[in-house]
Amino acid sequence: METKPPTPTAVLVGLQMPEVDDIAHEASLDELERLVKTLGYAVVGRVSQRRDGTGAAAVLGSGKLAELAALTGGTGRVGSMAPPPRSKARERFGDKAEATGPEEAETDAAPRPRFVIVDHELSPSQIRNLERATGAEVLDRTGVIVEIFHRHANTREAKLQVEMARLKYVAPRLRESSGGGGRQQGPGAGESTLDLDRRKIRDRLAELKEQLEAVQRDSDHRRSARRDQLRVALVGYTNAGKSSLMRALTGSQVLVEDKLFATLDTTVRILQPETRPRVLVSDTVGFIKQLPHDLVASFRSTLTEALEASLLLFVVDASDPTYEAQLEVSRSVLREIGADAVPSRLVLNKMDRVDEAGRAALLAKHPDAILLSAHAPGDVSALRDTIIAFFEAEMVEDVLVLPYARQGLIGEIYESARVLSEDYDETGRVLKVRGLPGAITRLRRSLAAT
Ligand SMILES: Nc1nc2c(ncn2[C@@H]2O[C@H](COP(=O)(O)OP(=O)(O)OP(=O)(O)O)[C@@H](O)[C@H]2O)c(=O)[nH]1
Ligand SMILES: [Mg+2]
Repeated sequence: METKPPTPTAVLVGLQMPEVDDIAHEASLDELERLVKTLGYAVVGRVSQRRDGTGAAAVLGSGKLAELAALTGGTGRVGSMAPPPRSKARERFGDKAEATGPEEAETDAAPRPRFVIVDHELSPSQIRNLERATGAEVLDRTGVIVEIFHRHANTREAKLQVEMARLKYVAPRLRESSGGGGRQQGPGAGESTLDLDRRKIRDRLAELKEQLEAVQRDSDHRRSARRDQLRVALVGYTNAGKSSLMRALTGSQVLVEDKLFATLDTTVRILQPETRPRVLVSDTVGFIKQLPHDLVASFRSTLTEALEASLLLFVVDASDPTYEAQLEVSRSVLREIGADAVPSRLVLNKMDRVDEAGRAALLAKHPDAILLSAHAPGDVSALRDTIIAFFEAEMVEDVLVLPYARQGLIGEIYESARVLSEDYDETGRVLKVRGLPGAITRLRRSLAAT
C-alpha cells in the first residue's frame, strides 16, 4: 500500500528592522508563509526579533536562537563543528510546552520542523551557523523563491533561465560533502570535491548561457515580427490578477491560481473581440519584494515583452493592505530593466473586495487609476475600451499607394493598419489608412522596396 509522505514542516524567522513597522513586518512573514506553502511545506511556527541589522553570525540573538532551537530540536549553539544534527535525542531537546502545535507535544512520532526559513537573504556562513544551532535545514527568502521558479518553469527558455539563477545561488553555498573526506580520488586528484563541484557548476553555467542565447535569438526573431503592432503588457506583483485579466481580455485559458508565481512565462494573445488593427496582450511573470538579483537578470528577456509594449498596465491587488509597497516593488524592478519609459496606467484590481470608503480613499490617492475587478465583465469591457482609446490616440492617418504589381502586400497592410477607404487610379490601389506611426513607416518601406 502506498502512503503519502508527510508534509514537511517549517518554522519562519523574521527580523524586524527599526524602520519596518509591525504591519509591514507581519505582512512580509505572511507573504513568506504563502511562498513556503507554494513549495508544499506547512508552516508550524514563527520566531520574530527586533534587530538593527541582518548581519549577525547566527542571524538571531542567543536567547531567540535558543527559543528557535527548542522548536526544531537543535542545541541552540553555533560553536559545535558537528554536522547539522537530526538525531532522536536532539529532537527531544527543549521544553515541550514551547512546541508549536499541540499535536507536536502529544505524540512521540510527531516530527520536529525540518526547515527553518528566514525572511531575508543570508550569507552562506549564516546559513551554516543557523543549521548547526537548529539542527534543521535552513533556507532564506531567496532560496525559497529560486526553488519555486525552478518547480514552475515550463518553457525551455524559462527552464534554462531558472537553472542558471539556481546554480548561481547554490554555488557559493556549497560546502564539503560529509563522509568523502573532501578529497577526490582519480582524475583531478588534489582538487577537493568542493572545487570540483564549483568547476562543474562553472562549466554548466557556460553551457546554459550558450543554449539560452540560441533560444533567445529565436524569440527575438518572433518578437521582431510583432514589432510595430499594438501591444499592451500586464505587469505587476505576483497574485495581483494579471492572468485573470489576460483571460478576461483575450478569452484565453492561461493559468490562474491563488498561488505566488503561477505564471513564469510570457504569453501573448489577441484582444477580444478583435479590433483592426488587432491589439496583442502579454501576460508576464509577477514581481515580489527582494526578487533575487539573478532572477531579475534572467527574466530580463521574458520581460522584454513588456519593454517593447506601447502600453503597460500596472496591475495591483487593491484589496491587499500592503498594495502600495507592492506597487513600489514592481516599479523598481521595471526601472531596473529600463521599462520605466513605457507609458503606463495603474489598474487597481480586486475592487470587489474593497468597501465604499476604501474605494474613495483609493480614488483620492490615485485619481488616474482604473478601478476594476477582473471578475466583472462590465469592468473588463471598460478596460478594453481604455486600451483601444490609448492606441487610437497614438495612431495617425496616411495614404498608401499600392502599385498593381505589388498586390501581394495587401494582406500586410490590412494586418498592421485599419483601412479607411480604398480607391483605384492609374498607379494602383490608393488606400487611406490609420495605424501606429511605426507600422505605417514599415509599410512605406515595404512598398518602396523592389
Ligand atoms: N476577488 C477577486 N479575486 C481576484 C480578482 N482577480 C484575480 N483574483 C484572484 O487572485 C488570484 C491570483 O490571480 P492570478 O490572475 O493568477 O494572478 P497573477 O497576477 O497572474 O499571479 P502570478 O502569475 O502568480 O504572478 C486568483 O485566485 C484569482 O482568482 C478580482 O478582481 N477579484
Ligand atoms: Mg499569472
